[in-house]
Amino acid sequence: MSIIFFGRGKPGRMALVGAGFLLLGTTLSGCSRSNEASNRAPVDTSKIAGKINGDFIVKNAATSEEWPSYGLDYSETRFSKLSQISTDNVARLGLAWTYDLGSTRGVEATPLVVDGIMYVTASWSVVHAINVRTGKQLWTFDPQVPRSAGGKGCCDVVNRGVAVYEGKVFVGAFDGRLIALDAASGAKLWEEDTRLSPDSPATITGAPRVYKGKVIIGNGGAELGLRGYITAYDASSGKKLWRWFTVPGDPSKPFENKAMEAAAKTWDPSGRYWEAGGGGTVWNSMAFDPQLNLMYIGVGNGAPWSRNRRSPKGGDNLYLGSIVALNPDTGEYVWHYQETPGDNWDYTSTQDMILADMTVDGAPRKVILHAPKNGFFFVIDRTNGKFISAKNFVPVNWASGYDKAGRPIELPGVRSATPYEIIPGPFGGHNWHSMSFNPALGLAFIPAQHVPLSLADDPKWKYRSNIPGQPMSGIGWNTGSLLGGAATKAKPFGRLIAWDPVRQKQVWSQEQVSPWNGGTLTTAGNLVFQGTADGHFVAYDARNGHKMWESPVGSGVIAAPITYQIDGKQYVSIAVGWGGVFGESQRATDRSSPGTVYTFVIGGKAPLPQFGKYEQGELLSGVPYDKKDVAPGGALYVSNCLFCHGVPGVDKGGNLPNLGYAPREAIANLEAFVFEGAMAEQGMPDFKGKLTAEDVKKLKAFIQGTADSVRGQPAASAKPKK
Ligand SMILES: O=C(O)c1cc(C(=O)O)c2c(n1)C(=O)C(=O)c1cc(C(=O)O)[nH]c1-2
Ligand SMILES: [Ca+2]
Repeated sequence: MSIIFFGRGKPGRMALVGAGFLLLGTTLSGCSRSNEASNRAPVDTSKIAGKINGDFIVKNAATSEEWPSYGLDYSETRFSKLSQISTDNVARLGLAWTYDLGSTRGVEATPLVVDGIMYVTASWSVVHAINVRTGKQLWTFDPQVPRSAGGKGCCDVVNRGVAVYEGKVFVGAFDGRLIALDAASGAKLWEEDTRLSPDSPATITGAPRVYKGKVIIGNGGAELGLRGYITAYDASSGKKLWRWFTVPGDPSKPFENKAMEAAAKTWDPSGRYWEAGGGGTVWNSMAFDPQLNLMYIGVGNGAPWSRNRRSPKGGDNLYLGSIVALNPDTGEYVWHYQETPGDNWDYTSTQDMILADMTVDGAPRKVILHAPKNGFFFVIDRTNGKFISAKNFVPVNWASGYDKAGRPIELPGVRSATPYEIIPGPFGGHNWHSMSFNPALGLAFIPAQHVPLSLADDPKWKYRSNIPGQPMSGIGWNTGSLLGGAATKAKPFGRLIAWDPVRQKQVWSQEQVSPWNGGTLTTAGNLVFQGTADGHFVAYDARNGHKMWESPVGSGVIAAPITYQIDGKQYVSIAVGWGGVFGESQRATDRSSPGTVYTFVIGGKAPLPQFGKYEQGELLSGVPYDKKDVAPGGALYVSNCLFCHGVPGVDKGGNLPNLGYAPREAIANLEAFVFEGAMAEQGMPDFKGKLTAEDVKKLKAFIQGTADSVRGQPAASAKPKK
């Protein structure tokens, strides 16, 4: 895989928004399949999900019969007590049914299953309710997210799933709306805009949680200049109950609360951090301890990424890169622990948190287990936020470890204007792909990875400066960092790691074909389930990592599997659909199918659906260009196209096409895509008023020129030398 290219621009990590595959030559066969009316099945809907409340979620944790909330239980363990499927019989696992989600972008949802109905989301926040006994559709709800919202997300038009509570289903739409649906019919009950203003860069990709009758949701958008916050709404009426900002706003205005006043002391106002939002979005993780009456949130990275730009005199920049405990009744701050002081590398702490009770140094402790992007595994006391231990679970080069007080010992040179290889890179040693924790074995299962990338602080950055060469600045990104200016030495990897949090030690690991593998599920049957980037769904022996079973699926997998029991039978389901920030421009399998839910059962005999095949076009040729336009075209490409489309002719294309393999007519007529474009309905931004016809001419030159230089060399050396 190639993430980096050199020479002509300042390239970088692959991400973002929409564009079209069909017109651009990479055909995705089979994507027009959809759920027909005949697919629907009658169900007694009178009592669906009415019983789901806090007591039920706590009680269900003792049996794991249903899967009523995102991480299975309030502790988000993803440890199922079901053991009918075990290491003894998992080899006989077979397909029960598949269900076509009718989507072509990333599918990140953890499905919920209650009362025999599965609630799962596809890309563009579309909700599907499926009768689990038959695999047939009960209803769907499409929030009709305007496709122009695609350009506001950093990382594909994804959704990680719904919450269910007292007969309602809650979904966060990508455009920032929080929507309540009737669980039986899918009818909309209420809708609230979680954004502070219509021009806000806030999106929603995460799954809401419901604690004590409150639907709680954060937003994505730090890359585009958001000030992070989290909001609670009344589950029955949608009334806003509280909102907690994660970073301080303009210090000339009154602070919202004491926590903001304290945080402001750790920011340097000479950087006018509030103008670029400051960041700290709560775009993924939450957990809840009903006994302590504390909820925990994982807080994201800085906006801009570069601390030198955001807070020039330094400072920890609270509460970036932190776990924060809040009172769920009021949204009041209780404590915080900062994992990455003064974040500089997109090191979010938004990775899933798991609450566990364990004996550490002979004493029982109530802890949070956490493996954030920064590559260290944390054990934190969840009663008071005190640091217990941290140890790196992947190679890291930004800190040598943590001192006794829980502060990282930062290494020199990791905040400089000279490009340096940062490990982990901004994709993280672990991203949002859910970790699970098996308390019976005392092991956490981490979908770990490395995606090589170099960073450099960008002294020329200003808020919303759209400058060629500044990554994605053409559509509003504000990293303050330049990417890819130095050769990277570390190899990319994907690795499933079994980690002992008490000893802070790896117990076993499995190497995978590529980074960007799915979340994990572990069970009392001594199993770990995980989907892989190369399109397999796999079961391992949780004790030693031996592969026990696998099935091919229609594309790479990024979401996490679930398990549940109905009519006395245990099922395992997984929502499959390649994408997310890495999967927009990269791939590890040629299989490419629409989003599909797969459900497995012992002795299942259903045939696998026909898989689609991603057809790579020919390397682009014959688009006329002027050589002198290639270099300026490269800088424009970096600031407008790179994170979605990857490096032309070098990357392979993910759920969005690589332009170096597009048909000649498409690139020759690039204007038709860039301005009020042919792919607008797929979510591609409109560059009218942002790029000129002359700019597009340069982009064509860069795309064709790069394809030509790739053709001149064997594939492996397509990465230019320094
Ligand atoms: O800072 C943010 O607001 C924010 C939001 C999101 C998101 O909402 O998906 C991601 C990230 N950051 C991010 O850094 C990241 O690596 C990432 C990966 C993904 C994904 O869905 O594949 N989302 C996000
Ligand atoms: Ca981010």
